[in-house]
Amino acid sequence: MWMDLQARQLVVESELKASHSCFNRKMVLRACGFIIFRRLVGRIPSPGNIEYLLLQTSYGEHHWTPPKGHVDPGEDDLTTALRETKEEAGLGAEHLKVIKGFVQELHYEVRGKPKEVLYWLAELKDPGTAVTLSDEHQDYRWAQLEEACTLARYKDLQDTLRAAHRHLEACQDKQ
Ligand SMILES: Nc1nc2c(ncn2[C@@H]2O[C@H](COP(=O)(O)OP(=O)(O)OP(=O)(O)OP(=O)(O)OC[C@H]3O[C@@H](n4cnc5c(=O)[nH]c(N)nc54)[C@H](O)[C@@H]3O)[C@@H](O)[C@H]2O)c(=O)[nH]1
Repeated sequence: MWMDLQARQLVVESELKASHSCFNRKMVLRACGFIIFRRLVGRIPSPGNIEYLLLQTSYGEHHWTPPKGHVDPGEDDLTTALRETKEEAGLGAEHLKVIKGFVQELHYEVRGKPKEVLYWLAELKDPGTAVTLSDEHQDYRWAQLEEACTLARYKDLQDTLRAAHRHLEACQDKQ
Protein backbone atom coordinates (compact mmCIF):
# COMPACT_ATOMS: atom_id res chain seq x y z
CA MET A 1 0.00 0.00 0.00
CA TRP A 2 2.80 2.40 1.04
CA MET A 3 4.73 1.51 -2.15
CA ASP A 4 1.55 2.15 -4.18
CA LEU A 5 1.17 5.61 -2.66
CA GLN A 6 4.87 6.42 -3.29
CA ALA A 7 4.63 5.27 -6.92
CA ARG A 8 1.46 7.33 -7.45
CA GLN A 9 3.16 10.36 -5.93
CA LEU A 10 6.10 9.94 -8.35
CA VAL A 11 3.76 9.65 -11.34
CA VAL A 12 1.84 12.77 -10.28
CA GLU A 13 5.11 14.70 -9.77
CA SER A 14 6.51 13.70 -13.17
CA GLU A 15 3.19 14.57 -14.87
CA LEU A 16 3.22 17.97 -13.17
CA LYS A 17 6.83 18.57 -14.28
CA ALA A 18 6.01 17.58 -17.87
CA SER A 19 2.94 19.80 -18.06
CA HIS A 20 4.86 22.69 -16.45
CA SER A 21 7.69 22.48 -19.00
CA CYS A 22 5.14 22.15 -21.82
CA PHE A 23 3.37 25.25 -20.44
CA ASN A 24 6.70 27.12 -20.32
CA ARG A 25 7.51 26.15 -23.91
CA LYS A 26 4.06 27.35 -25.03
CA MET A 27 4.46 30.65 -23.19
CA VAL A 28 7.72 31.58 -24.91
CA LEU A 29 7.25 33.49 -28.16
CA ARG A 30 9.79 32.24 -30.64
CA ALA A 31 10.98 34.10 -33.71
CA CYS A 32 13.74 33.45 -36.25
CA GLY A 33 15.47 35.57 -38.84
CA PHE A 34 18.62 36.52 -40.69
CA ILE A 35 21.21 39.20 -40.19
CA ILE A 36 21.75 39.99 -43.84
CA PHE A 37 24.84 41.79 -45.04
CA ARG A 38 26.22 42.83 -48.40
CA ARG A 39 29.77 43.67 -49.47
CA LEU A 40 30.10 46.76 -51.60
CA VAL A 41 32.55 46.32 -54.42
CA GLY A 42 35.12 48.99 -55.29
CA ARG A 43 35.14 50.39 -51.73
CA ILE A 44 37.62 50.06 -48.86
CA PRO A 45 38.63 46.40 -48.38
CA SER A 46 36.35 44.09 -46.40
CA PRO A 47 35.10 44.22 -43.58
CA GLY A 48 34.96 48.04 -44.00
CA ASN A 49 32.73 47.57 -47.01
CA ILE A 50 30.12 45.51 -45.16
CA GLU A 51 26.58 46.84 -44.74
CA TYR A 52 23.81 45.26 -42.68
CA LEU A 53 20.13 45.28 -43.58
CA LEU A 54 17.70 46.69 -41.02
CA LEU A 55 13.94 47.09 -41.43
CA GLN A 56 11.78 49.64 -39.62
CA THR A 57 8.35 48.48 -38.44
CA SER A 58 5.32 50.39 -39.67
CA TYR A 59 3.62 49.86 -36.27
CA GLY A 60 4.35 50.33 -32.58
CA GLU A 61 7.61 52.07 -31.73
CA HIS A 62 8.79 51.91 -35.37
CA HIS A 63 11.83 49.98 -34.19
CA TRP A 64 14.56 48.59 -36.44
CA THR A 65 15.52 44.92 -36.60
CA PRO A 66 16.83 42.47 -39.17
CA PRO A 67 14.10 40.47 -40.97
CA LYS A 68 12.57 37.95 -38.57
CA GLY A 69 9.23 36.65 -37.40
CA HIS A 70 7.28 34.17 -35.38
CA VAL A 71 7.69 30.43 -35.86
CA ASP A 72 4.49 28.86 -37.21
CA PRO A 73 3.25 25.64 -35.54
CA GLY A 74 5.26 22.65 -36.81
CA GLU A 75 7.71 24.85 -38.73
CA ASP A 76 11.46 24.42 -38.21
CA ASP A 77 13.53 27.45 -37.24
CA LEU A 78 15.58 27.85 -40.41
CA THR A 79 12.44 27.56 -42.56
CA THR A 80 10.89 30.36 -40.49
CA ALA A 81 13.98 32.53 -40.93
CA LEU A 82 13.90 32.03 -44.72
CA ARG A 83 10.13 32.51 -44.98
CA GLU A 84 10.16 35.72 -42.94
CA THR A 85 13.13 37.11 -44.88
CA LYS A 86 11.26 36.47 -48.12
CA GLU A 87 8.01 37.98 -46.76
CA GLU A 88 9.57 41.02 -45.12
CA ALA A 89 12.47 41.88 -47.49
CA GLY A 90 11.64 40.02 -50.71
CA LEU A 91 14.94 38.12 -50.46
CA GLY A 92 14.78 34.36 -50.98
CA ALA A 93 17.21 31.49 -50.43
CA GLU A 94 18.43 31.96 -54.02
CA HIS A 95 19.69 35.47 -53.12
CA LEU A 96 21.50 34.43 -49.95
CA LYS A 97 24.64 32.62 -48.90
CA VAL A 98 24.24 31.39 -45.33
CA ILE A 99 27.46 31.87 -43.33
CA LYS A 100 28.53 28.75 -41.47
CA GLY A 101 29.17 28.70 -37.73
CA PHE A 102 27.04 31.67 -36.71
CA VAL A 103 23.75 31.66 -34.85
CA GLN A 104 22.79 33.92 -31.95
CA GLU A 105 19.90 33.61 -29.53
CA LEU A 106 18.34 36.71 -27.95
CA HIS A 107 15.96 36.70 -24.98
CA TYR A 108 13.71 39.61 -24.08
CA GLU A 109 10.16 40.33 -22.92
CA VAL A 110 7.32 41.56 -25.13
CA ARG A 111 4.20 42.73 -23.32
CA GLY A 112 5.18 40.70 -20.25
CA LYS A 113 5.85 37.47 -22.19
CA PRO A 114 9.31 36.00 -22.70
CA LYS A 115 10.46 35.97 -26.29
CA GLU A 116 13.44 34.24 -27.89
CA VAL A 117 14.84 35.21 -31.27
CA LEU A 118 17.35 33.21 -33.29
CA TYR A 119 19.43 35.00 -35.90
CA TRP A 120 21.52 33.32 -38.57
CA LEU A 121 23.92 35.28 -40.76
CA ALA A 122 23.68 35.48 -44.54
CA GLU A 123 25.36 37.40 -47.34
CA LEU A 124 23.35 38.92 -50.15
CA LYS A 125 25.07 37.29 -53.15
CA ASP A 126 24.41 40.19 -55.52
CA PRO A 127 24.76 43.44 -53.53
CA GLY A 128 22.54 45.19 -56.09
CA THR A 129 19.49 42.99 -55.38
CA ALA A 130 16.48 45.15 -54.53
CA VAL A 131 14.78 44.91 -51.13
CA THR A 132 10.97 44.74 -51.29
CA LEU A 133 9.12 45.56 -48.08
CA SER A 134 5.77 44.19 -46.90
CA ASP A 135 3.09 46.21 -45.03
CA GLU A 136 4.82 45.33 -41.74
CA HIS A 137 7.71 47.72 -42.48
CA GLN A 138 7.86 51.32 -43.60
CA ASP A 139 11.57 51.72 -44.34
CA TYR A 140 14.86 49.85 -44.65
CA ARG A 141 18.49 50.80 -44.43
CA TRP A 142 21.78 49.25 -45.49
CA ALA A 143 24.09 50.43 -42.70
CA GLN A 144 27.70 49.94 -41.68
CA LEU A 145 28.23 48.41 -38.24
CA GLU A 146 28.14 51.57 -36.08
CA GLU A 147 25.10 53.04 -37.84
CA ALA A 148 23.39 49.64 -37.67
CA CYS A 149 24.01 49.52 -33.90
CA THR A 150 22.59 53.03 -33.48
CA LEU A 151 19.45 52.06 -35.37
CA ALA A 152 19.15 48.71 -33.57
CA ARG A 153 19.24 50.51 -30.19
CA TYR A 154 18.74 47.33 -28.06
CA LYS A 155 21.96 46.26 -26.33
CA ASP A 156 21.38 42.56 -27.11
CA LEU A 157 20.79 43.25 -30.80
CA GLN A 158 23.83 45.55 -30.93
CA ASP A 159 25.93 42.77 -29.34
CA THR A 160 24.59 40.35 -31.94
CA LEU A 161 25.52 42.65 -34.82
CA ARG A 162 29.01 43.13 -33.36
CA ALA A 163 29.38 39.37 -32.92
CA ALA A 164 28.37 38.89 -36.57
CA HIS A 165 30.97 41.45 -37.63
CA ARG A 166 33.71 39.77 -35.57
CA HIS A 167 32.71 36.43 -37.11
CA LEU A 168 33.09 37.86 -40.62
CA GLU A 169 36.48 39.37 -39.72
CA ALA A 170 37.63 36.01 -38.34
CA CYS A 171 36.41 34.22 -41.50
CA GLN A 172 38.38 36.68 -43.61
CA ASP A 173 41.56 36.28 -41.55
CA LYS A 174 41.42 32.52 -42.28
CA GLN A 175 41.31 33.08 -46.07
N1 LIG B 1 -0.40 47.28 -34.71
C1 LIG B 1 0.57 46.62 -34.10
N2 LIG B 1 0.88 45.41 -34.56
C2 LIG B 1 1.87 44.72 -33.96
C3 LIG B 1 2.57 45.27 -32.86
N3 LIG B 1 3.52 44.36 -32.48
C4 LIG B 1 3.38 43.30 -33.30
N4 LIG B 1 2.38 43.51 -34.20
C5 LIG B 1 1.95 42.58 -35.23
O1 LIG B 1 2.84 41.50 -35.27
C6 LIG B 1 3.25 41.26 -36.61
C7 LIG B 1 4.73 40.88 -36.58
O2 LIG B 1 4.75 39.54 -36.55
P1 LIG B 1 6.04 38.76 -36.94
O3 LIG B 1 6.74 39.45 -38.09
O4 LIG B 1 5.68 37.33 -37.14
O5 LIG B 1 6.89 38.91 -35.60
P2 LIG B 1 8.18 39.73 -35.18
O6 LIG B 1 9.09 40.03 -36.29
O7 LIG B 1 8.77 38.96 -34.06
O8 LIG B 1 7.68 41.15 -34.82
P3 LIG B 1 7.17 41.89 -33.56
O9 LIG B 1 7.09 43.32 -33.94
O10 LIG B 1 5.94 41.22 -33.06
O11 LIG B 1 8.27 41.67 -32.45
P4 LIG B 1 9.64 42.41 -32.07
O12 LIG B 1 10.38 42.97 -33.23
O13 LIG B 1 10.36 41.41 -31.24
O14 LIG B 1 9.19 43.67 -31.23
C8 LIG B 1 8.40 43.60 -30.08
C9 LIG B 1 8.97 44.56 -29.02
O15 LIG B 1 10.20 43.97 -28.53
C10 LIG B 1 11.22 44.94 -28.44
N5 LIG B 1 12.35 44.49 -29.24
C11 LIG B 1 12.39 44.29 -30.57
N6 LIG B 1 13.58 43.80 -30.97
C12 LIG B 1 14.33 43.69 -29.85
C13 LIG B 1 15.66 43.22 -29.62
O16 LIG B 1 16.40 42.82 -30.52
N7 LIG B 1 16.08 43.25 -28.33
C14 LIG B 1 15.29 43.69 -27.30
N8 LIG B 1 15.78 43.67 -26.06
N9 LIG B 1 14.03 44.13 -27.50
C15 LIG B 1 13.55 44.12 -28.75
C16 LIG B 1 10.60 46.26 -28.84
O17 LIG B 1 10.30 46.98 -27.69
C17 LIG B 1 9.37 45.91 -29.58
O18 LIG B 1 8.35 46.83 -29.38
C18 LIG B 1 3.00 42.54 -37.36
O19 LIG B 1 2.58 42.30 -38.66
C19 LIG B 1 1.89 43.17 -36.60
O20 LIG B 1 0.70 42.75 -37.16
C20 LIG B 1 2.22 46.55 -32.39
O21 LIG B 1 2.82 47.11 -31.45
N10 LIG B 1 1.21 47.18 -33.03
